Amino acid sequence: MKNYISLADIDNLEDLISEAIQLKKNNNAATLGKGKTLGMLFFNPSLRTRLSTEKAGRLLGMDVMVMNADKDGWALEFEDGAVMDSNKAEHIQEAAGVLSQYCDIIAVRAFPELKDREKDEMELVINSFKKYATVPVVNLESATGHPLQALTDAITISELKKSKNPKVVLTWAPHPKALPQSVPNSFAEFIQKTDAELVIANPEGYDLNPKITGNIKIYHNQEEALKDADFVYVKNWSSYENYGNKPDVSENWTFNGDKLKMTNNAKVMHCLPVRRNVVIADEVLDSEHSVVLQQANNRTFAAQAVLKRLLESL
Ligand SMILES: NCCC[C@H](NC(=O)CCC(=O)O)C(=O)O
Ligand SMILES: NC(=O)OP(=O)(O)O
Repeated sequence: MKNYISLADIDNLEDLISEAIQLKKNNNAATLGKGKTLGMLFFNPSLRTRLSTEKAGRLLGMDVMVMNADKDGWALEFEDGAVMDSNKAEHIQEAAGVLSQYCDIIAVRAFPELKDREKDEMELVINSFKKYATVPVVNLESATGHPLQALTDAITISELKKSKNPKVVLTWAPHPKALPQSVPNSFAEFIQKTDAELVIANPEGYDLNPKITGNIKIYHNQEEALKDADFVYVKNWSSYENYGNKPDVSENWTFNGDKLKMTNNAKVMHCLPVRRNVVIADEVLDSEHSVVLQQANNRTFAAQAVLKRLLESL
């Protein structure tokens, strides 16, 4: 594996899932990462991604450096040929070149601005790191994807499924803020690659990028979609069509106990952080149906499997 920026960087998803499950069962102190440094740059907040990826690096014997790049670093210019006479002090060309000398793997989190769809879809931050770094680059959630989360979610479904082809429902839920489409995008991409039967439920106006959802059945009626669900993945996202906005929704899409009753005794998933009683009701999060903590735990092993593959191909 040369980079971990999107699903396209994975040769065989099933093998990577198995590797992560194996690492979870038998986590012997590894020497593969000894003398190697992982550098992580965060342009946005994080709890799980930051700590689970750091833990994964350490479990592989790596040294880990973390920087809140938005607060502590120089403001970066990403445009080639820019005349840098305003507030941006450093060009990505130097920044990535310097970091490549300090680090053997560079990992970056950079959310979308949700203002200009074309600009977000260019993935300027992560792609500029890829362009100018001379070491592998890992996506810790970018403008359009969160592939470490999606790998984790595929691992969790693989651990918990009771049949070969479980029904998985990705459902939209309300949120006070306009959030990225990164998590549902990657979830849809990854789960489509597995044996699960994936459907999506979201209000009108909230359909995800059709290039990503492809042939997945999209319901605008949540109750209809939830029928026979073995897994329900709850997540808010802002509109793709009316880009970055939050068109009004009249029905109640909060995932609560009544909605849970419509499923096949489903396991309930969320990437976290979750707004209790807005996205998912307490009665669901506090029930045995919720697997959100198991998901968060699996972040470590997903990251470890990915870092291991990258170290192996250095
Ligand atoms: N990394 C997991 C989710 C990150 C982000 N959520 C958030 O920003 C929630 C913030 C809040 O609830 O205020 C998202 O949806 O992509
Ligand atoms: N799920 C997830 O990526 O969490 P953080 O935003 O806390 O890293």
